[in-house]
Amino acid sequence: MEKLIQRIQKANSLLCVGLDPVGDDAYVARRLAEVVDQTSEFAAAFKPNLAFFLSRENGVQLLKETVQRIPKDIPVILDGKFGDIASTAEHYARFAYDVVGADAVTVNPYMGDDAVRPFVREGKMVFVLSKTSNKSQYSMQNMALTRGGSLAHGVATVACRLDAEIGGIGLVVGATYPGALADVRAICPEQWFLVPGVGAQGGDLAATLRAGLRPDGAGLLINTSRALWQAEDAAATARELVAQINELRAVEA
Ligand SMILES: O=c1ccn([C@@H]2O[C@H](COP(=O)(O)O)[C@@H](O)[C@H]2O)c(=O)[nH]1
Repeated sequence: MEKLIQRIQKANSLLCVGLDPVGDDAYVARRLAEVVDQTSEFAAAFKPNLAFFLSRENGVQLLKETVQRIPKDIPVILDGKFGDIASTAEHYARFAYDVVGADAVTVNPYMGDDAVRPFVREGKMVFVLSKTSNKSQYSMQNMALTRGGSLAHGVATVACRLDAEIGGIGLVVGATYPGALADVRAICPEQWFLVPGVGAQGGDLAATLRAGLRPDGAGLLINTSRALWQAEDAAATARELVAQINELRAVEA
């Protein structure tokens, strides 16, 4: 969390650069290096998505090399959406932190808090999926709880309770449902949200910031992946996004 806050202040950015590499091996190696080098100046964090690396023959090695290329003061969130019983989750945590060198992970909390706790370590952060950006999340995450609210709300309640107990817990909340983002912010007023869905998924940046920014103008990491991977000029696209975000932050403050 400290590393994240320092980086956000230094870069004056809430942009999380997503790394979802596609293409043949030679292209991917070259493009990953380009995107990392060109966007580092603007990045509050990087988010490599594990699936895009594991689908390649040399995926783990490529992921490690990519993480090593990222400047050390920029947090790396490994988007693995891990979720298993504690004894297994412990191995995922070792992979993410000790093998890959990530600073944070995403975790699917469906199996309960023992799926989350093994990822909590000094200096590391865990982003728990609460309200995801995809359309069909509705069928699960909008389920009504007997005590009131939806499953997504229940997860948010548990996540911020866990954060109060052990620290280092943030939430994943998509940019595609700003109303739902506002609801989760009402439940978790202080926590950090990792927010995917701006760019290729069409999330509305202004509505997202309005719904999710904390009064201090922070608390959100706005992720975009394909929009940067496919950009002709990744640096210009990242610079422009940061400028837009900061303009809206100034309005909301
Ligand atoms: O709710 C979620 C959780 C994770 N993701 C991931 O974020 C990126 C989004 O990529 P774009 O190209 O910017 O759409 C990708 O890695 C997803 O797996 C998400 O989209 N929604």
